[in-house]
Amino acid sequence: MSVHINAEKGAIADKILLPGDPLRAEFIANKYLENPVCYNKVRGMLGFTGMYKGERVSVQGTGMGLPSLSIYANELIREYDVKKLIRVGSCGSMQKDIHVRDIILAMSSSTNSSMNKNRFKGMDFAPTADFSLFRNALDVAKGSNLEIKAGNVLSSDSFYTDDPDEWKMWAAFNVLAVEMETSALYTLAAKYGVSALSILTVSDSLVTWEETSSEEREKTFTQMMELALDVIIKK
Ligand SMILES: O=P(O)(O)O[C@H]1O[C@H](CO)[C@@H](O)[C@H]1O
Ligand SMILES: O=c1cc[nH]c(=O)[nH]1
Repeated sequence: MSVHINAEKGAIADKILLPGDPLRAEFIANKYLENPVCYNKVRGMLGFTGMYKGERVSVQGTGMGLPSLSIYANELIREYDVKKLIRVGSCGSMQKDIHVRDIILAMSSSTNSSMNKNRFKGMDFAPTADFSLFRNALDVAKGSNLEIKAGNVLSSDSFYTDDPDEWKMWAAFNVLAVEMETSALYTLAAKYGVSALSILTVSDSLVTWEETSSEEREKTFTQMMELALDVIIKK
């Protein structure tokens, strides 16, 4: 048991999918896992373990933002020996050629968060995807004829910003999209020597203002979910 996850040791697989939304975790478990067992309900942050194509896989909600993701990633890695973590998140596109429902692999993450500024005493660390997971994602996507984008994403501390044009500064440097967790996930994976990748579906566009509903963000990003499941079990 850890402070935020009341699962027994061994109840969580060493491969895990991490949506921010705990109801997306429940949806993934019920739709894709055989015999899913709910191992966590603390704070409503649902976690499940089951079988996917013969492999034991877990899926755990992380909540929103770097601090919340960091709590779950720390406990999953340090207390439950999780080795492969794939975030399955939503994001807002910053580029006109990246559309709602496109899938993005986050190769790296920029951030406006102070977490790594504090950790690295004001110096810059470059949070980066695990190469094997990234390569496996490219292979699986190619095998399924799934078109994906890849590049730098912004992990923001704020969903609502005071300056409505702030994103344009990042967009001008070819940052593809904004979300709120990847920088922390990649940093903790590097620290603990485990593998992490963020796969994101574009839920809305900062360019066109097109957007999806909360229910669509919970239940309809199935291409991303299937890609992540096939990547996490790939040898
Ligand atoms: O859909 P999830 O995985 O929660 O990801 C995105 O959605 C939330 C904001 O609506 C933030 O957590 C952001 O990173
Ligand atoms: O953090 C996020 C997630 C989805 N869409 C956004 O605009 N921001």
